[in-house]
Amino acid sequence: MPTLSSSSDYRKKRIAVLISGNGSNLQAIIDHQQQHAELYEIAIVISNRPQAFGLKRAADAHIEQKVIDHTEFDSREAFDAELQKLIDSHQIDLVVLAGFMRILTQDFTRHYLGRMLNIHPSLLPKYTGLNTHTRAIEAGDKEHGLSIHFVTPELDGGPVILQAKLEIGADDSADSLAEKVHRLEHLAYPQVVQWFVEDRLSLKDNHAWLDQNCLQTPVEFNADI
Ligand SMILES: Nc1nc2c(c(=O)[nH]1)N[C@@H](CN(C=O)c1ccc(C(=O)N[C@@H](CCC(=O)O)C(=O)O)cc1)CN2
Ligand SMILES: NCC(=O)N[C@@H]1O[C@H](COP(=O)([O-])[O-])[C@@H](O)[C@H]1O
Repeated sequence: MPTLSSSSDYRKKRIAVLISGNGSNLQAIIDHQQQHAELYEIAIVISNRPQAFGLKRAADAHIEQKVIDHTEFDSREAFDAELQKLIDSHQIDLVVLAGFMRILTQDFTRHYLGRMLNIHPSLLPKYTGLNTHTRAIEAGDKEHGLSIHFVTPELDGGPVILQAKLEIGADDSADSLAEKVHRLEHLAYPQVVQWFVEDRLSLKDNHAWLDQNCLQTPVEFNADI
């Protein structure tokens, strides 16, 4: 429980969860929040895809949900600007990317630097990007897993907070491996969210890292959306 200097100082943390698909990580966080309602609330769930099943998960949990469809915007910057406007209208303390499948612009990631998390299905820095399970199997790796990290302009390059590992079985397929990783994700992500809302997690010690990696080395993105 966070320490209180006075009862008026404490405000329950508010998080936004961004999704693009099934939302099983969102569900794990919903289930965790319902057991820790004194710590935080999920103020909004946002999807860039209208058909994301995670939207139903949010509705069933009586959480506000909204679609901002990236295909309706002329540029990545315009999409991100709309996303930021919606998030900032909800007094959000933490942005949680949970299977959110859009590369975010430099301005957007800098705006939320130190208060935006992502979960990635590999042992970073191995296999940034997509199709990580297939790549690990094809490389003949014996172990795989997940990484939870702060989001920075560099895709999947932010400071890693937690990693969880598992063995790749000889008969594992990309689907069976994804299932194993999902089970670990659903344990790990709520724990990291709890550390953040309890003020036990910050980028404060990484100023040098931030100066070197974020504020001086702009990362160019493919402007096509
Ligand atoms: N600037 C950053 N943006 C995002 C980060 C990040 O660390 N920095 N994390 C990703 C999450 N992610 C992997 O964990 C990821 C998501 C999406 C893509 C990608 O190639 N997206 C394509 C579209 C793919 C699709 O729509 O199916 C794209 O945006 O053009 C790579 C990695 C979230 N964003
Ligand atoms: N590059 C981002 C990425 O691949 N994220 C991965 O998408 C899945 C979303 O599942 P979910 O929608 O069931 O939470 C998760 O396995 C997550 O690690």
